[in-house]
Amino acid sequence: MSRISVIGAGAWGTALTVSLARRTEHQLTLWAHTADHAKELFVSGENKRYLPGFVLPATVNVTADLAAAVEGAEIILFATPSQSLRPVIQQIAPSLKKAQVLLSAAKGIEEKTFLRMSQVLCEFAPENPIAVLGGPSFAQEVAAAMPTALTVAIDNEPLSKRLQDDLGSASLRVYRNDDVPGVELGGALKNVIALAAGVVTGLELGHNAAAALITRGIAEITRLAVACGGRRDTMSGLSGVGDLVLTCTGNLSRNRTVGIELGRGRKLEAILASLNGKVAEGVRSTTAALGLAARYGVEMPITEQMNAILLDHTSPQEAIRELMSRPGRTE
Ligand SMILES: NC(=O)C1=CN([C@@H]2O[C@H](COP(=O)(O)OP(=O)(O)OC[C@H]3O[C@@H](n4cnc5c(N)ncnc54)[C@H](OP(=O)(O)O)[C@@H]3O)[C@@H](O)[C@H]2O)C=CC1
Ligand SMILES: O=C(CO)COP(=O)(O)O
Repeated sequence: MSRISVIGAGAWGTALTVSLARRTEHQLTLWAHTADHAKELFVSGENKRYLPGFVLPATVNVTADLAAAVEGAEIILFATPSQSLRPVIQQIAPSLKKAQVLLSAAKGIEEKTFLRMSQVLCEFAPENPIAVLGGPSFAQEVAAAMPTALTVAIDNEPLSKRLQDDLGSASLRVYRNDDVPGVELGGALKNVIALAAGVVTGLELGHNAAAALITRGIAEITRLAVACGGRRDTMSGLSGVGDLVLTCTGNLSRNRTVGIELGRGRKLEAILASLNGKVAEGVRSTTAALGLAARYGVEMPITEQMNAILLDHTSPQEAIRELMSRPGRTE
């Protein structure tokens, strides 16, 4: 049995809570960003805004009080959008106990600092164990108990085994890894490539183009992850190729959806407005990924073109022409 607090009641935090509740021995708390949302979750027993159609078990303690949510928790699972993690951990940090395990399930890179989420957590809680969760996992399918495999990464074997055991269930198989930067960057950077895969689909460029994009996408993700201390083999695992393929091809992906609409010629602002508060992490992680790439001297042509499209510096058609006319090179 573990006392687990999930911080963030978007689709992912809610799905993970529903999944964890299948292990009836856990004591679970779900923190929602606003009091209104916490009340709505409590009264209806369902997350109508972000994950409709699934029952949030009555045994889950729902709150909008951050201090109360983390008090006594053995594992604090962060499922807020990446750009919101800093104010949240900043608020929690003074009351943290050193033994509390911090587990980040967010997939993004912080704007301006170019930090990974585990690095943001470490800035405020340097003495706490910090783990990350990755792998191909649409919230709706996890909530529906459809078979899913995830990767938990932490450089501490006993804790890694504990997290593997605590998170797993009959429908959720959890693998262990000690490559924190690799797992994190796989999750964050695939969102950028998923935007680009959406653009290819929106432009109706065909299956060859999509396959080329995914393959060259993993090549550039791997270059940056390795430069940042990640391992090449992690990038061929669940949190690398696995999540990339899911997000570049799956209709449930918000990032891919945004890309499709950009490819069809819609403006970013209008597309984001129609997401109704749902996050497409790639939109804000693309520039950060490029900043990180510049810091390490890594070439990321797809990310570069995606950034130019997002900033409206180029059209989707022109970006594809740029990628196709790059100087010849070996694979
Ligand atoms: N959805 C998925 O399938 C998966 C998502 N992830 C990752 O999980 C993270 C969360 O995404 P997801 O659950 O999908 O989010 P959603 O798009 O479902 O919802 C966004 C959430 O962010 C909250 N929010 C908005 N502003 C703030 C803020 N300033 N502080 C704290 N919370 C805020 C919203 O709360 P409110 O409306 O009350 O303001 C809402 O709960 C992302 O990094 C995503 O990449 C990872 C794997 C799968
Ligand atoms: O990370 C995800 C699946 O693993 C969810 O992807 P989107 O954020 O693009 O919906």
